[in-house]
Amino acid sequence: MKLIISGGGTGGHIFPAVAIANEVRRRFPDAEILFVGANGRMEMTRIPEAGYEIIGLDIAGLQRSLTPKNLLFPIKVMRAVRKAGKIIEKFRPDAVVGVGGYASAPVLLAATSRGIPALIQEQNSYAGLVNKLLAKRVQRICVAYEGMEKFFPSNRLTLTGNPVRTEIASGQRAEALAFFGLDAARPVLLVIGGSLGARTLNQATATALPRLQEAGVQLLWQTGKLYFPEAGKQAAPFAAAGLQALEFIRRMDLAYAAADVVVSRAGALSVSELCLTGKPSILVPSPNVAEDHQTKNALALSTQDAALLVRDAEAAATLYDETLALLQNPARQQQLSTNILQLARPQATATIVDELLKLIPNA
Ligand SMILES: CC(=O)N[C@H]1[C@@H](OP(=O)(O)OP(=O)(O)OC[C@H]2O[C@@H](n3ccc(=O)[nH]c3=O)[C@H](O)[C@@H]2O)O[C@H](CO)[C@@H](O)[C@@H]1O
Repeated sequence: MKLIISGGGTGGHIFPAVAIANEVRRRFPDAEILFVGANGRMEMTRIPEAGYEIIGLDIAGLQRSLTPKNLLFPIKVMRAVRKAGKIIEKFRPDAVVGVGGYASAPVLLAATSRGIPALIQEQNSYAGLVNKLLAKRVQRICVAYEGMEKFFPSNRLTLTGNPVRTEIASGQRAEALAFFGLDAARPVLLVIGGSLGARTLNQATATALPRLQEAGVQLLWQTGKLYFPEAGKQAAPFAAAGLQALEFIRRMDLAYAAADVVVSRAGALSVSELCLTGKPSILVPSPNVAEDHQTKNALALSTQDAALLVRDAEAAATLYDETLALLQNPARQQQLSTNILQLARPQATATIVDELLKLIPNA
């Protein structure tokens, strides 16, 4: 069994791809799995860390402003499709999976034009550009939200939920506290700004450090690469009190296991992981994403009383009042935890791989 998985750009595309690969490998230990990503993007380091080989294409998105770089765009796409074609002819996959992001377009184009079956996994409640453009060429589109018929041909859709890495929900609290050097007697707050970090969350968190220290709260503050130099300095005086800034968390399983309460952006995978781990959560959707889809992700939970929602514009004023109130209210934490667990889709990865195998007659 030979599989190519393509796409990336952010963690929200990369980690579902890893979850699918892990499930294929669990079922077919001899499966050969090759990733194709975009040079310079996060997948080029995260995929090898997850134990898989990746080849990079020179491809980037169109710039939104008028720039000479855009003139080269069609040439770059054509080159990338040609390189993807060569990769496919050499590797000869039985099927191709696209998880969205720049690199998935040339790979899906090259694969489908050679008659190789293809599946798209769409993480969000709106369709990404690449997925929308290529939907008619692929056999199956696995989605995480209802109502995706408005973007995709309904006869090819399967509602599966998002694939989450299996280890995410299996972290043990004692190991987690030891791993991060935290004290079991005091509450732990986890702040995650999505795979790239979030300016609003970082600013609000930096301002709240003295309040958190005073309340005896310990903090795992994932800042993102861009913001870490500043955030690291801001957090340093609070290290002895158990408040720590982290650029990127490799052991998200342990970060979730350590946390009593989570403050997070509402990226699709973060939301799916919070559902699976049952964490009492406060979601602060990014306002800078297409179609405001993070707000839709967050509303799907907050309207069920499965998470609290704080708007980005209000975060500076209210986020840490809400967070400290929740940290001090175990009954409310329990209620949110019970409700969010109801929304988990633990079978998502298995269902996606079932769908994929239907495309490969002799698998
Ligand atoms: C700004 C932006 O474009 N965000 C999009 C991006 O989000 P983003 O890349 O932030 O993705 P998500 O919130 O969906 O998922 C983040 C993933 O990264 C992992 N993680 C995160 C931080 C860390 O330190 N370590 C770590 O491993 C999480 O466990 C999770 O698996 O893709 C999502 C899925 O298409 C979209 O819904 C988001 O709107």
